[in-house]
Amino acid sequence: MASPSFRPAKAPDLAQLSGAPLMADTPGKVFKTLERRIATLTSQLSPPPSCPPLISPSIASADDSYHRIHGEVPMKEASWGAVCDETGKEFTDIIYEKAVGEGIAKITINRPERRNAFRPHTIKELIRAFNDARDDSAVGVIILTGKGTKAFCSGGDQALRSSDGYADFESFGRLNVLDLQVQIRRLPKPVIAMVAGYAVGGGHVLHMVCDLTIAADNAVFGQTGAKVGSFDAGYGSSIMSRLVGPKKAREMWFLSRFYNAYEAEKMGLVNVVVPLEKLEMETLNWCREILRNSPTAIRVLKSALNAVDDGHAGLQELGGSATLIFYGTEEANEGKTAYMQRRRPDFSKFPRRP
Ligand SMILES: CC(C)(COP(=O)(O)OP(=O)(O)OC[C@H]1O[C@@H](n2cnc3c(N)ncnc32)[C@H](O)[C@@H]1OP(=O)(O)O)[C@@H](O)C(=O)NCCC(=O)NCCSC(=O)c1cc(O)c2ccccc2c1O
Repeated sequence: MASPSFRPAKAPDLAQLSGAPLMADTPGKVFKTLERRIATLTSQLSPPPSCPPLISPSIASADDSYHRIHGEVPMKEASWGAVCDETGKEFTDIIYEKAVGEGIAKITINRPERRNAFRPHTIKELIRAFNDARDDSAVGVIILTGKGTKAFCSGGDQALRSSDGYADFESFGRLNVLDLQVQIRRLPKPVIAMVAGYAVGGGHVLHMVCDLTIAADNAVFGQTGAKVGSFDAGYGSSIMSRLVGPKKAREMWFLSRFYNAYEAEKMGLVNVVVPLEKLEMETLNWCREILRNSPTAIRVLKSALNAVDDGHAGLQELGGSATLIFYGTEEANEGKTAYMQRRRPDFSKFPRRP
């Protein structure tokens, strides 16, 4: 038997490439035909995989008046100060910090030995920290992350799953992560998921309900429900379908596959992918850019972007922002003052705008 030998694949000849016999044509015509067909073929090839983006896209330094005025945000580490709970006790399942001198709060799920799986107590602490960040008028943006580089969050702690939810220190189960999801959705400040490692199961839903997601290049995303006998038929399904489209959402839930950071970016699940070592710096950069902008514009935009999907609750959130702004006007004040002075209000001087 002849020994197998390596034979390079035969390159297609020009006639095959152009799809027509070339001999009869003039060289100029052949060249033009080839040029056109190569251009068509090239345009059909998928683009090369995108490199991990540098911190801040290059357009951020464009030489125009917009960029001269607004400039770039300073690239520096944050100095974090730990925050205790409202009774002065240390949190056990989370770390809650605020950046000194900046309007950034960072909430970290701190159960790395369980890939940051949450138990009811973890969720109770998260809810308290998010409430504090909401109420603190110095805070303009909140980062949600997981301790370490292996996981953002691996969902509910399966060791604590019982027939009526997750139970830790109580004799009954809870699904209180659903309350946290609603809280993040309605919180009138941007919440950014900073994801390294696994964001799976209920952890994946948590990053999806955040306003933005910055992913490290080691991030892994997916739903596990169909494999572990669980499902999130609320935001976990509806928000996902909005983010990635109904077909991909079905794929994610029915097959329960995992996706790497670049696949997730392509699907619209994350805003940007950065090298792991630049994850916090990039996230801080996004926070600082947001903090330079109008807090009221951002508040109204967040509720407006959610309103159409959130039905009455969404309209209520958006309407609440409108009332909040209206209370600051002379027109609204005239109504209140007239009531307090027991007189009929005079709204005649206020314009009825077109
Ligand atoms: C996340 C993993 C893919 C990581 O795999 P890896 O090999 O890196 O690590 P290990 O598997 O060895 O994990 C290390 C250590 O952590 C423990 N652990 C990890 N995740 C969990 C978890 N979710 N619960 C409990 N323990 C966890 C693991 O047992 C190891 O411990 P050792 O003692 O053995 O060292 C992989 O860990 C993995 O697949 N994890 C499970 C992911 C998962 O299925 N999550 C639950 C989905 S269901 C859910 O989250 C959920 C929660 C809710 O509250 C809901 C509410 C309402 C509706 C739906 C809900 C819902 O679906």
